[in-house]
Amino acid sequence: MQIFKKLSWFFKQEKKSYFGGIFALAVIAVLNLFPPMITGGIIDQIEFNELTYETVIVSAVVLVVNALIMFFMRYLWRICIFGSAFRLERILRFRLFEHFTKMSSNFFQRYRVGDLMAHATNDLRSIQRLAGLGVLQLADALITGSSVLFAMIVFVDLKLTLITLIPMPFMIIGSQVIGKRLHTTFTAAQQAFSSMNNRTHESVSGIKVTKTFGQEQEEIESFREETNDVYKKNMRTVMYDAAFDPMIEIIIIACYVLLFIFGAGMIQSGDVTLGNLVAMVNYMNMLIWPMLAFGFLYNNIERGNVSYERIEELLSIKSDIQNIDNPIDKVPTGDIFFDVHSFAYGQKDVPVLEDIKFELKQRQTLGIAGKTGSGKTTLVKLMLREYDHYKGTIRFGDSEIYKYDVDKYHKAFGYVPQDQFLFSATVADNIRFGCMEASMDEVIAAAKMASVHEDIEGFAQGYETVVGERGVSLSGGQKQRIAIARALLLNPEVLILDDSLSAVDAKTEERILEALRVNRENKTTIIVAHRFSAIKHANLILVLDEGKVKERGTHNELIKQDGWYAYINSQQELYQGGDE
Ligand SMILES: Nc1ncnc2c1ncn2[C@@H]1O[C@H](COP(=O)(O)OP(=O)(O)OP(=O)(O)O)[C@@H](O)[C@H]1O
Repeated sequence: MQIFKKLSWFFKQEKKSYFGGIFALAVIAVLNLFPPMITGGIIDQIEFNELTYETVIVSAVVLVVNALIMFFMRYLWRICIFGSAFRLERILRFRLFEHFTKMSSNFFQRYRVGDLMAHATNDLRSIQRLAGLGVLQLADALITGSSVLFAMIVFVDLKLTLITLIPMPFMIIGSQVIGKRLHTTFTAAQQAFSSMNNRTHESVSGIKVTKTFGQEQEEIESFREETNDVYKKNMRTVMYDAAFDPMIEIIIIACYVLLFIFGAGMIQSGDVTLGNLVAMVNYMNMLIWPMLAFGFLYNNIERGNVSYERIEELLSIKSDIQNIDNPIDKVPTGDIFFDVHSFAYGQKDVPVLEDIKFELKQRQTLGIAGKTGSGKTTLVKLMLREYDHYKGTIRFGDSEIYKYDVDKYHKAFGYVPQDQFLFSATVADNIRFGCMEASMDEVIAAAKMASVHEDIEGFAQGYETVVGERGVSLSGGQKQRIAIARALLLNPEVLILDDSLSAVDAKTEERILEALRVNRENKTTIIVAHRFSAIKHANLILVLDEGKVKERGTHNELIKQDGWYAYINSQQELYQGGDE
């Protein structure tokens, strides 16, 4: 029952709706008592030859009116109680989504997409069932149960009622025992479902890789294992689930046995009439639903509890990147000073960046080169404030970066990551993603700067062509350039291209770089590149190696140093020369 306490904030919010629903249930419970009472009365009148025509008519009218009122009340409680439950699901789903959007990279590394999807579907459904069906079962079990009990005692006989209900305490004990087991098995089943969901997501997203590597059979096998695991854990839940109904049925049968044995004796001794016994049988029938509801309620409470705990755990996680008290509420601008002594992703991990120090004046371009895994993207991520736990100082303009309001800080950047993502939307909307109010002229200007305008004009519906998973397939170079156009449209203080020109040919790259030089004269640019032609004109080039600066200087200075940069550059020039 703890879960009802945890959800009390919602019940308070929806008290009118729940009161309306429970009121309707109470009216139904009371009206339900009349038919057995009336039929019991008619049977006694038949037995004693007292039945009149008028009594039959009046009884029939009362029964019909009774049924009509119950019809409207049943309609009312459904709208009220189930309506509230759906509203709870909507509120929690929205909270979850809002929470996800605030989380930092660490969070998404810890929780996989399939897992998060499982929370947003299965868990929310269990909570919704609790707030709808669960409340109905609780209210019904209590209202109908107690009103039927009241009728048994008042309209029939106290002694017979008490004897008939002797098996009841066993139902409470049984429900508790099964409920506890259900909690454990349902938790395991939900976790297995999360894991399988994740597997499905990864398998479908990576289906092209699977096919090209001929790994379909292996994928099918490992998916079979996941589904078997979910199946086994669900079956364990069903095992306990399924025990509820038979347990309650056995108890109901035990009640009937006691009713008939003792009822027959009491008729013979004249303590109750035959009509009383028939009414009692009817009331017992009416008790079946509240008793079952009680069992279902336990079941729903356990499932809702597990799911609510899982959702609460997610919602309680705080983003690693938090605003300080009274953050600087402006978009930073000016020079960048970067002085990181060390940074490691995890507390126990070895540092991936060490002693990186440089200054980048406003309007300058920084080039970052280095072998793969040398820390280039990590450096960019620190600048973007994806991680705050580095040792050292990073300043932007007149302040350290952690002092800025997170949202305002991010507005200073246009970032094109290595693995750009295009949404299932039109090309135009993909480009204006960071600035939805941008005009079509601005979108086209950005596309021209990114040298992708002509490609887009060649698509069947031009800028209105839908791209992404459900749209046309674009080449790697086209995707990169659309992503660059998206960042350029923002005209950001700092543009970061993280190996974003790798899939475009040398001439297109040159055109894009030239457009950047002309259009971003007053702004700062950071280019991470494996192909040095992209950073040749930078004011400063850092060459990273295993997280440290190995070489630094302008292109010409680095060539003169005759180190790794000069060697790779000569290889690249040789390759490009041979290419032409
Ligand atoms: N989220 C992460 N958690 C833990 N380690 C990470 C994470 N991201 C990167 N690393 C590690 O940090 C090191 C630097 O990675 P980084 O992506 O910065 O290299 P890079 O120079 O950009 O490589 P590439 O040129 O291949 O993109 C690598 O050893 C990598 O395995």
